[in-house]
Amino acid sequence: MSARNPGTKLDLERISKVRVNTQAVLKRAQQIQSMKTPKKQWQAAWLLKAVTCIDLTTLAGDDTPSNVHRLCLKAIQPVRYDLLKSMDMHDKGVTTGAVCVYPSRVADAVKTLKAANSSLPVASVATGFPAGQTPLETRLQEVRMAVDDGATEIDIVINRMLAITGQWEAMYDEICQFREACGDAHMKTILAIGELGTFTNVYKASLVSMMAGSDFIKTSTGKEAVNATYPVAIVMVRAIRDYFLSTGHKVGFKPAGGIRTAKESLVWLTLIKEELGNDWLCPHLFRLGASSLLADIERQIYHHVTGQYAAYHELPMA
Ligand SMILES: O=C[C@H](O)COP(=O)(O)O
Repeated sequence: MSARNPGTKLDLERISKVRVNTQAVLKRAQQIQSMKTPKKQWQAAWLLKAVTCIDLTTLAGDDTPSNVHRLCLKAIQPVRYDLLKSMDMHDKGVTTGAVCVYPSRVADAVKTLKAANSSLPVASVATGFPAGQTPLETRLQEVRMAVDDGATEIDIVINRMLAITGQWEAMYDEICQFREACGDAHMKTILAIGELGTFTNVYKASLVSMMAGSDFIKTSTGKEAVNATYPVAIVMVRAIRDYFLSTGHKVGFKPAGGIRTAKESLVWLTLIKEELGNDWLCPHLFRLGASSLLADIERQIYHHVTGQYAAYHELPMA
């Protein structure tokens, strides 16, 4: 992870002046989607880059120690060894960016990774994920427990009620408290953009989250009706860029929810490169939150190496 974002004082005047031009955002998102993505070996290299940025996620009611165990092993060796060897990448330490689980499963993930001698970070969702509708003390306690169990990244959800009703000061105060509860763990703040109503609200929520010390801002929980979309990403990364220009602090970006295909991962990398530049194209500042993207990426890499498409059983996924 990159240097912590210390945050700033809440600048309500700046927040009140925010206006987002919807048509311009939609046009830019369309442009990004129609850009040519790399082909052949360059595409394979981009796909491996995408792999290193994945927060390999399982957030299901039926998660158990054994499926978390498998997820961790997949995160450590995300692409089949023989495929990496064909690309001369077998000794380059290709892993996903992190694994992401519910707080109750953090200890299971830490145990597996420790046994495998891996330093891969464990991220935990917290603060009443996905709705955030539990008392503040409960949400804070959840953060502390995940950290105590060994999570080094905490994905908090914002209180959407506060954002929708424009209570930015109260939202800032809550996020500052979450940041304190995280201690040394990096904090990713989930905006749940599908529930914020307008692009202007998304930009305001992004700015307030960064002012409160978020190390990353993240689009969605994956549980809302609308999750990671390119237009909303344009709004969020512009907020990241503006925050960087005014403070010098680089905040990371994590689109999450519904990202399933290798092709989409290439568009996401293009968006980051075009809007934030190469500095952000690394796991310290960019993550893809996804539960089933890796399978398709590995399939495309298999095709690149062998010229054939693999059956799904040939590429075991956690
Ligand atoms: O934070 C990650 C998301 O919950 C994953 O969503 P997904 O299952 O749609 O990939």
